[in-house]
Amino acid sequence: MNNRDNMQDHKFQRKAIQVKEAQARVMQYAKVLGIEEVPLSQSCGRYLAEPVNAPHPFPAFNRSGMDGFAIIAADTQECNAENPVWLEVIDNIPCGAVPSADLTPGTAARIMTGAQVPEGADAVVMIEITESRDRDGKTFVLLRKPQLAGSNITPRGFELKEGQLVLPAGRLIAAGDIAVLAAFGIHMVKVHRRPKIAIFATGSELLAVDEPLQPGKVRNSNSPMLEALVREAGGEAVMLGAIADDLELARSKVQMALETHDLVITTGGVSVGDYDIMGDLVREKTGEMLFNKVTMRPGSVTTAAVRGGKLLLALSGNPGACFVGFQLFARPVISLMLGAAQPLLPEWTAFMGADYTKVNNYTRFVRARLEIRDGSIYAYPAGIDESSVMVTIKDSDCLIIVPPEARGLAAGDRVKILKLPGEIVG
Ligand SMILES: Nc1nc2c(c(=O)[nH]1)N[C@H]1C(S)=C(S)[C@@H](COP(=O)(O)OP(=O)(O)OC[C@H]3O[C@@H](n4cnc5c(N)ncnc54)[C@H](O)[C@@H]3O)O[C@H]1N2
Ligand code: MOO
Ligand SMILES: [Mg+2]
Repeated sequence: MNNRDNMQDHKFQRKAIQVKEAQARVMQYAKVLGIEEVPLSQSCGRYLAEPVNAPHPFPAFNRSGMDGFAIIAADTQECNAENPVWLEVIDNIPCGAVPSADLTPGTAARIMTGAQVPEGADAVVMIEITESRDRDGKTFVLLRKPQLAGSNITPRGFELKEGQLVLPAGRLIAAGDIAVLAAFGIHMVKVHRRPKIAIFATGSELLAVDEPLQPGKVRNSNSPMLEALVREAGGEAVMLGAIADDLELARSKVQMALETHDLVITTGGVSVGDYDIMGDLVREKTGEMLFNKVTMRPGSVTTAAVRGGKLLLALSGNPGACFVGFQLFARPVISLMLGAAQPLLPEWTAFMGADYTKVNNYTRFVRARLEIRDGSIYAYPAGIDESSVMVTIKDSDCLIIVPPEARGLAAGDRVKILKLPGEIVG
């Protein structure tokens, strides 16, 4: 047996590992990145690096919920339509002002929505159900209905008590979180640095997106897709183009990319073909290969290696396999680097919307579309979910997990799905 045959044998003998095990192996090398402070306006979509505890109660004072009069409810208990209670108006409190006097029985304060309720008051009555009278140089407010204590007042600390945990570390900052941060005066937000992720494709058949189509060639659709996926996951994509199927070239490109980035993602050349150079590259003894076969479809040839403590994720060139490989392995790695509390895609239970007859000895991650009907979630497999198919990626908002033992699935069967980020495509 000559040397080339030896190498070939080695190439074909791959030890397939389970998806969960493969995920655990890559996630072990996903270290959370350092903390940076960003202005509040830039923090949406980032992951909070430190928990936020309420620095003061919210609201910070007893707040009026209506434009009207702050009163003492007990003063109104005897009044009725014929016998109104007369309360002397001793203060006028616009929003943003501080009351100048405490209420005592028989008094009231004119107050606007959002203003601080004076001490002594325990209710606010809407302006519309009051009457005003001036007498002896004093102003009175008349009420003809008993009022309940507590009405139209939001007590101090109603929403949050001082010191209460509001936002845990690892939370993806969204609009509601921004409101909380703003309310507490947190104008610079501590988040984890975004990972810089190098992306390049291998394949002598690849054309750049702006090139005219040529015989036997295809446009490189995986790189732009990966760029979008990296951004969606919160990483900073660094596009390193495409290289021909040349081992030397790939070696130096990977080396360079690993030196200056937090993670390197490649697509193509991981199977057993003559030009599958990424597969050859990770078998070289310059680093540790984490796996080069996973018991899943698509993406069974997804490969991962570590060099100098950094991860190289070599995804399949087949577009469907590249997409699924990213979702299962690259996304959790990026999420962990960002300090996300939940790095894995959420797993839901759904009903099959249609039959799925294909069976496999590997777990299948079937691209599918979700529909919510009568409070139940239905997953409809995409027309063609083969590894090589590109066009159904856009029609998918989840991946149905079809276990290897499933002898086909029927409409109505309960299945586990992985919810993909973003809206339901409908
Ligand atoms: N003899 C065997 N052949 C194959 C096996 C096997 O076990 N034995 N596995 C098959 C499976 S499964 C898959 S998946 C593919 C994996 O292929 P590679 O990851 O090595 O990818 P390539 O060979 O580079 O390309 C495959 C396919 O995808 C197209 N491609 C590649 N890169 C891009 C890109 N950036 N944008 C768009 N399209 C791309 C490429 O033109 C090919 O058509 O191997 C099977 N073969
Ligand atoms: O490895 Mo392929 O993507 O399983 O079909
Ligand atoms: Mg190949």
